[in-house]
Amino acid sequence: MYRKILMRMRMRMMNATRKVVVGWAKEYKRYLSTTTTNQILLSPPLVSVDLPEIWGSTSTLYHHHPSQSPVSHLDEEKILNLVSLEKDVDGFHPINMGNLSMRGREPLFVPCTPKGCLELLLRSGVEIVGKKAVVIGRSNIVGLPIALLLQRHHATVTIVHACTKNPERITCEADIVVTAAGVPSLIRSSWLKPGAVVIDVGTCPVEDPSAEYGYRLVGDVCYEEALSIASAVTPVPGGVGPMTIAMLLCNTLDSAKRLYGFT
Ligand SMILES: NC(=O)C1=CN([C@@H]2O[C@H](COP(=O)(O)OP(=O)(O)OC[C@H]3O[C@@H](n4cnc5c(N)ncnc54)[C@H](OP(=O)(O)O)[C@@H]3O)[C@@H](O)[C@H]2O)C=CC1
Ligand SMILES: Nc1nc(=O)c2c([nH]1)NC[C@@H]1CN(c3ccc(C(=O)N[C@@H](CCC(=O)O)C(=O)O)cc3)C=[N+]21
Repeated sequence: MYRKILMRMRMRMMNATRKVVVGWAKEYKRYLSTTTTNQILLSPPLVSVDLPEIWGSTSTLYHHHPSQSPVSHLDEEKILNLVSLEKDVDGFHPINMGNLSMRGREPLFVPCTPKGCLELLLRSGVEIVGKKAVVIGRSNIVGLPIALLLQRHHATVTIVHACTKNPERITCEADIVVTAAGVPSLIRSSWLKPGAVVIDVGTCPVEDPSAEYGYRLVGDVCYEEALSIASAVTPVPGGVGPMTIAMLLCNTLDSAKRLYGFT
């Protein structure tokens, strides 16, 4: 019986993870190349389209509607509004974001990278309640939802962004630092309080002729420096990135379970 249910789930998940790729951002190819979903679920087909209108004709087929951000040449707001709320596995739909930000409301999906960061903190036994958290970056897909999530877990949250005066002084008071600025080596040891927990979301390609593809990925944090002062630091690569992919799978599974009544 259990095997039968698993088989049915798997068949449905194969449909569920078909992706409509709108545009071809360089980063997305990278994201897809690291998406284990495809390997686990027998390489579901990809459809590359340039017009959001396609959504109308395919929306009943797909149970997973990620729209790679940024959608450089298209109207991102229009696209996000077209994503069905129940299939918004990225959690970027304004209603899901709105529910994430409101007290007493529950979003259907929490954005994958922020959810992965929180999972890292919770599973590592990091106390969040009453702690000072600083989030560096305020983008819709990373900084803002991470700040909202940390606040939901009762941290006292400060958001630092490109216009913040003296960000170092603010960050060095934090028990938890989550950085998503996309600026290599922004966070030096002087930015950190001794014992702080540091989650590095930044993923920046820097030229490196000795690397296989001519570049390597680095985070926002000077890793070696941070290690000498922080109590925990996530590496790049091998930290938040793989957690994002795991959370995408998790949201997709939740979406399919909810749609087919497997609760
Ligand atoms: N590992 C993963 O799963 C993921 C990694 N990423 C990586 O995270 C990073 C951020 O991504 P994303 O949020 O999409 O990027 P955005 O460019 O949309 O946002 C960057 C944010 O950082 C702020 N910022 C930029 N420079 C500074 C600075 N010097 N000091 C303080 N704040 C600064 C910006 O401020 P302002 O708003 O004022 O401009 C902005 O809010 C990138 O490296 C990206 O590749 C992103 C998604 C997932
Ligand atoms: N709608 C939408 N959803 C996203 O989740 C989304 C997006 N748009 N736009 C771009 C960013 C970027 N992003 C990454 C996910 C995984 C890795 C990842 O797994 N990185 C590996 C590195 C892999 C390698 O070496 O190439 C690591 O950090 O270990 C990186 C980046 C998701 N994003």
